[in-house]
Amino acid sequence: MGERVLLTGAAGRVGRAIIDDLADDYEWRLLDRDPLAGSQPGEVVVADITDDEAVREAMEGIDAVVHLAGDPRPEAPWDSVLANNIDGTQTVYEAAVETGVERVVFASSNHAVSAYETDDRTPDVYRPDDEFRLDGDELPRPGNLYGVSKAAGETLGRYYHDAHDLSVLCVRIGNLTKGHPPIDYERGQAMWLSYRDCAHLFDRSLQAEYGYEIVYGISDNDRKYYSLERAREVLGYDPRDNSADHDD
Ligand SMILES: NC(=O)C1=CN([C@@H]2O[C@H](COP(=O)(O)OP(=O)(O)OC[C@H]3O[C@@H](n4cnc5c(N)ncnc54)[C@H](O)[C@@H]3O)[C@@H](O)[C@H]2O)C=CC1
Ligand SMILES: O=C1O[C@H](COP(=O)(O)O)[C@@H](O)[C@H](O)[C@H]1O
Repeated sequence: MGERVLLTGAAGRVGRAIIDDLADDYEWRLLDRDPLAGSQPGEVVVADITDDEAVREAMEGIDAVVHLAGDPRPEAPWDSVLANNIDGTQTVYEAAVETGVERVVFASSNHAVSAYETDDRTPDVYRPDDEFRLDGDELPRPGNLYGVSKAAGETLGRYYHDAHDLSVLCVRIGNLTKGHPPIDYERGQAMWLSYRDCAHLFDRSLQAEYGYEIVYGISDNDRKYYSLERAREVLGYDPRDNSADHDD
């Protein structure tokens, strides 16, 4: 049994991808505002991440946090992303510092930079022979208010790292889809993240040493326009899947 990890948003899709592969590798505490059905590989906490006291309590004795909880909808309205994604994420970082947690892995999103997909770049940018790449050093360029909330979560992480020495990794997750890449959707195929690559990426994010980092979370797709260099270099991420292997 390894480190003690608090996983927020554990009842969701990304949470399941992580837990299903890494159940035995960490001592899990699973937090969600919705009850988790069935037997779970760890203690379950039903709480809202905007509840400071509940979040602080959930972090007692924890070494690392994987923070997934939030509104994942690209079309989510401002009041929801403000409460769940921005306020909730600040609550998580603050509680981490107060309780002595060493690292937070934050689920950011492709939508923090989706406005780089300008009319003159698309659809070519989604195709294998296009050389345009985002590498994580570029400024955020959100395509919607949800993306703004993810850019805010990254910036909050920068602050908590600089001010409190918290290790923070922001993973700009692409498109997590089980079994195969999205069908008839070039953007989704360019940023596909398979379930096993997702689990491996979050495993590496809990093992590697870093201060503050932004990496892209996608499989090794031929179509990619996100660089995987930083994830490989800093985390030792070694993805096994490629959406091109599912082409007809
Ligand atoms: N699934 C994907 O392809 C991508 C996901 N992400 C991010 O990854 C994270 C997880 O996404 P999914 O698993 O797909 O979403 P999901 O909707 O399946 O899971 C999110 C979970 O968070 C919980 N939650 C939401 N607000 C909460 C709050 N205030 N307090 C406590 N729990 C709360 C929900 O009950 C849900 O179980 C999200 O932050 C999302 O923005 C980012 C990019 C792509
Ligand atoms: O951040 C997210 O991104 C993925 C991919 O975005 P899409 O607009 O191409 O579907 C999305 O599926 C996921 O729900 C969201 O949280």
